[in-house]
Amino acid sequence: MLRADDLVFAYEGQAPYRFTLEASPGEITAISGASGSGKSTLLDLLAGFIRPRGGSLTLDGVDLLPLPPETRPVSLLLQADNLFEHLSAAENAALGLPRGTGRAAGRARVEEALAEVGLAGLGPQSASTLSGGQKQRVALARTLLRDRPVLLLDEPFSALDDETRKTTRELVGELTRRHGWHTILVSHHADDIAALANRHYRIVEGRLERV
Ligand SMILES: Nc1ncnc2c1ncn2[C@@H]1O[C@H](COP(=O)(O)OP(=O)(O)OP(=O)(O)O)[C@@H](O)[C@H]1O
Repeated sequence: MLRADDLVFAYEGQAPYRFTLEASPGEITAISGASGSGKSTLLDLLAGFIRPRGGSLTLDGVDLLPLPPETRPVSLLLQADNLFEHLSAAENAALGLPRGTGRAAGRARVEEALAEVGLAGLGPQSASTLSGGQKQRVALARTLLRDRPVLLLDEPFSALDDETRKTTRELVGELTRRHGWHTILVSHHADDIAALANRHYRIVEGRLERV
């Protein structure tokens, strides 16, 4: 279980946010809220890009707050621009491999991950030639290889057309269940939340309210 307990954060001169939430493994926890309500701020706190001035954040009882972003058990997927355009799909996915993975083993694991996200055989293709949906799938393959139990998604389907959006979100649901990820989905699309969320919080006046 991922637990944030009264995580307090304030930008200078602004009222503080106080975030309390629980996210279970294999489940999607949706976060909604008006523009400017603090959704990205919450993700930044969970990822470790900003530091709270109080409260706790634990995963299965382990304190995450001392960990810098690069060693937190957390992956982040944004709306777009998740890939290096000058690299191939396989090279982008391979960035998720643990350091020290041998070349042959790495290649096999990348192929496996690309197949799992429905992109078997697309490895050599340049990222710049992939569709928006394919790019998000490559980013998910990299997340698979990184194998971190918390996945933060910031409006990951917003740049996709309706059909691609449906299949991509189904994939996120499947991967979350299969790999036991604690997936936190920031979205202001009610249909994404209705289709995917096991739990839903809305940010109202700096606090998370269970919907
Ligand atoms: N670095 C910063 N310094 C000062 N204020 C900030 C900073 N970043 C964000 N804010 C302010 O904090 C509030 C919350 O911003 P945040 O980006 O978390 O909201 P959001 O819910 O993600 O918005 P949106 O849906 O528009 O992306 C806003 O009022 C924003 O202007």
